[in-house]
Amino acid sequence: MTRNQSAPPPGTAAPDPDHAAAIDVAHLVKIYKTARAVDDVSFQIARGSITGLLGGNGAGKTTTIAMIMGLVLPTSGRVRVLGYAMPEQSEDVLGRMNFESPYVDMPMRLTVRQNLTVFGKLYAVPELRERIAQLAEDLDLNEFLDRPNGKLSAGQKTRVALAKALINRPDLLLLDEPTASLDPDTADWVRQRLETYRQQHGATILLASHNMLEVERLCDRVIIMKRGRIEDDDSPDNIMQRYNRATLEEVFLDVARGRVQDGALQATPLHGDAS
Ligand SMILES: Nc1ncnc2c1ncn2[C@@H]1O[C@H](COP(=O)(O)OP(=O)(O)OP(=O)(O)O)[C@@H](O)[C@H]1O
Repeated sequence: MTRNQSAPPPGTAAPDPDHAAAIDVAHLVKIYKTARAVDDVSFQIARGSITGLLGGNGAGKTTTIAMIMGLVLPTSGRVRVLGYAMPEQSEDVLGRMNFESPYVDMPMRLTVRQNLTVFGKLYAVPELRERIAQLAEDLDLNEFLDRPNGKLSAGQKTRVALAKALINRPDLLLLDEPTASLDPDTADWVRQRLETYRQQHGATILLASHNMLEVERLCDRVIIMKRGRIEDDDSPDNIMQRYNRATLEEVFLDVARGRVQDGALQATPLHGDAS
């Protein structure tokens, strides 16, 4: 541990940043008043992997991601990111993470360049001007770099949000529906950029998504949540095989409609059945 790092909380092992899992979540619970948004969730995410967090509306995906980021305090359980306890040691690790969601707007009156400059300074990015120029080139932002964020199309805003998420070259990228409301071409373009970033930087990506084709294409592993709990956790291929389905979309419908009974995974018709 270097001099500037914060001490681990009592009862927590010293961080092992070189060997720890990118994310290590154990018995995580979040109760809002009486609702159990996340209910005893445990998983580890290996470095360099892309994992999809799936589940219907209200399954607990965003709450789980918010706890991993240290933005929401767990009711119980623990979170470690790159070996550091969250949120106690967040100052040691926040600079190595970043987040993107189309539902979180950046300041509308600032231009794209100004926004990226503000976020770059927050992350103390070295040679920030050059970093912004590089991202503008990579993500095709030059045409609107000096336009206010509020005057961009949804697809352009998404590209800017991706630039913001990559500004600090994060080792861990948390994405909440990164391609929601994008046209298929722009969504595909965003996915390609994410894959390239993972390959070039060895980064770890955890993404919540409702787009099953996206998850099949991008993810090495899928964690399916339902009512705050983990319903399944495996590679997309293994999950499809186990549910006897040809696509993750069909698996998703099986899970959502409760077709999995006592481990007996029988393929049932998806259309026109009342099960
Ligand atoms: N701030 C909050 N206060 C009270 N309840 C909340 C809060 N945030 C989320 N919830 C509840 O917690 C549960 C899980 O919500 P969460 O947003 O984590 O689900 P999700 O899987 O991300 O859903 P979606 O796919 O709709 O975004 C839901 O029942 C939701 O109503």
